[in-house]
Amino acid sequence: MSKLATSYPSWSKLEQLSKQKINLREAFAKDPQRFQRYSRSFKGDRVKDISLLFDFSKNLIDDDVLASLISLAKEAKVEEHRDAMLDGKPINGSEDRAVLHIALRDLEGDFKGKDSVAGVKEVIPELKHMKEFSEAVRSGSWKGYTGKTIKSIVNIGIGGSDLGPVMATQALKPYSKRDLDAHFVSNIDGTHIAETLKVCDPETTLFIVASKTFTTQETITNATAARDWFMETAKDKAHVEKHFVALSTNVKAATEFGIAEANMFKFWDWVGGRYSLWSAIGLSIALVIGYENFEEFLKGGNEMDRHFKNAKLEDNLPVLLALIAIWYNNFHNAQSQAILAYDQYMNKFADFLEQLEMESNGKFITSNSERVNYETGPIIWGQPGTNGQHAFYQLIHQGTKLIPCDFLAPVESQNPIRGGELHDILLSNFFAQPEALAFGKTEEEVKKELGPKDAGNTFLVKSKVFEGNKPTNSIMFQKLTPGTLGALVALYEHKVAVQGFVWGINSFDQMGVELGKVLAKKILPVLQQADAQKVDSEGHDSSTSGLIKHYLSNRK
Ligand SMILES: O=P(O)(O)OC[C@H]1O[C@](O)(CO)[C@@H](O)[C@@H]1O
Repeated sequence: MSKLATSYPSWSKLEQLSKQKINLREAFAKDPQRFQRYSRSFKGDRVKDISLLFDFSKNLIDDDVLASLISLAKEAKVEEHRDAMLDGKPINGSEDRAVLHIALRDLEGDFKGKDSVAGVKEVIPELKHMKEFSEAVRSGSWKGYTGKTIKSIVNIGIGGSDLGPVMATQALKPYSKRDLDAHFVSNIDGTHIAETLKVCDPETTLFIVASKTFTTQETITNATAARDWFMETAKDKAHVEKHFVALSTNVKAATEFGIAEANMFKFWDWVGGRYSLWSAIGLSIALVIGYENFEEFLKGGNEMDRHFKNAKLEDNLPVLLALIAIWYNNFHNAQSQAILAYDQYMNKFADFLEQLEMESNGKFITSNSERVNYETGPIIWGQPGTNGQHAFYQLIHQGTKLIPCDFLAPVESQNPIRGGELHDILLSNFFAQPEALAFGKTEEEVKKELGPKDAGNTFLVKSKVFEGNKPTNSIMFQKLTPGTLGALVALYEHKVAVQGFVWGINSFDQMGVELGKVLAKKILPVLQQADAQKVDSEGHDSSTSGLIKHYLSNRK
């Protein structure tokens, strides 16, 4: 049973330690080995192109802090929770489910404990189905109803059934089939599907209806709109099977929608939505980058799984990433964390991590049904570098909030424009920003830089001071290959799990999304009946009633 994290002895120790200010300038000056001491490298042993360097030396930590964070993980039984997860124990207690996204990428059978869980044995046959289908579409042997090759795919899904595929297809664009256009429709705002259909041809478009539950209102409504649009041209219902496939755990609902069983790609209830890009939900990824590359992505995730399982806590990347974030979240009042990827292909990485981290760890109830008396998941946000530098870095450097940042960058660019000059410029920024954040600029340095003419201008001098001591992690990877992306995604997935274990919460349900959905379902009939009189009898507060009435009386 999980305990309140505040009950662990190391929690109190960390509270004490947080009162001693660690100064990064002094810490680096005192210890020439600080980088060596606080960085780790990680190499794939099967996927050879994976090579990560994780530098956490620019954090407000010392050996005492690190040792106490590791003790906290031990007291919270992180290793036991991890093993229970990898063994397929039903650690998602509120839904009584196992949490086994690792099974989707365990192609060589490294994790035996999970094998008795229902569905696990179907993973490989389902991958075979994805392989055959994606190869048929990519090779052109899969034809639309008029005998034409598929030129566009449209993934219709939302949340985890959208964000993972969007992020991964963007990230792995260099591996993509450029003559196959990939579109993603998620929002129930009709604009999203309308603008997508404008650039599609019903004869050459394949719709992928991606929904774990197959009950999600946005997805089913958008899929129905897509089918109506298709039928306007195709006329005959029999043609649907050449143009619509389903990715779901709910075979019954997908059948009711009109999708033939042969066109269904299944997964299981132990795959959480935000962890589902490794499952059939990844079909759009396989279609875009090819099945072999998709498999490399899975293997990359598995490399990180084995590291997570086997590396000791002090060297365990997901554990370190999680504990460092806990240090700021719980002992330095940091409310948010920025994800800053210096790789344009990772421009959706922060969006993806938003759901991964916030839907997983935005909880106030422990697995023991107690209300937490500490902060849980931070707000995750970010933009790719260098764009963010010209937008919000001002606040990170000189604002009043502490925002720990993860900087990520590849050693090798996929596009070495001007002989690599642009990449060098990009990376010079990737190195410079954490340096500036850590070491800042003192008043004396500012005065010296300004020279005697302006050094007396107090406002100017003070405006130019950077207090520094802002913590960052830097993660360098060799190149954004499918394997590397797999390892990075799994790194963050396990980071989230470790944090949940320490905070004693269930990172694998998402009850907090339900209430809004239920209320919207109650309001919708009122909008459809356009009965402004009825609004008052619905029991809404005056604000909600007022807004609904305003809509009803002003819409055209
Ligand atoms: O795949 P589904 O069942 O359509 O769900 C989509 C998303 O909706 C949620 O259940 C809640 O928003 C997410 O967890 C999930 O990724």
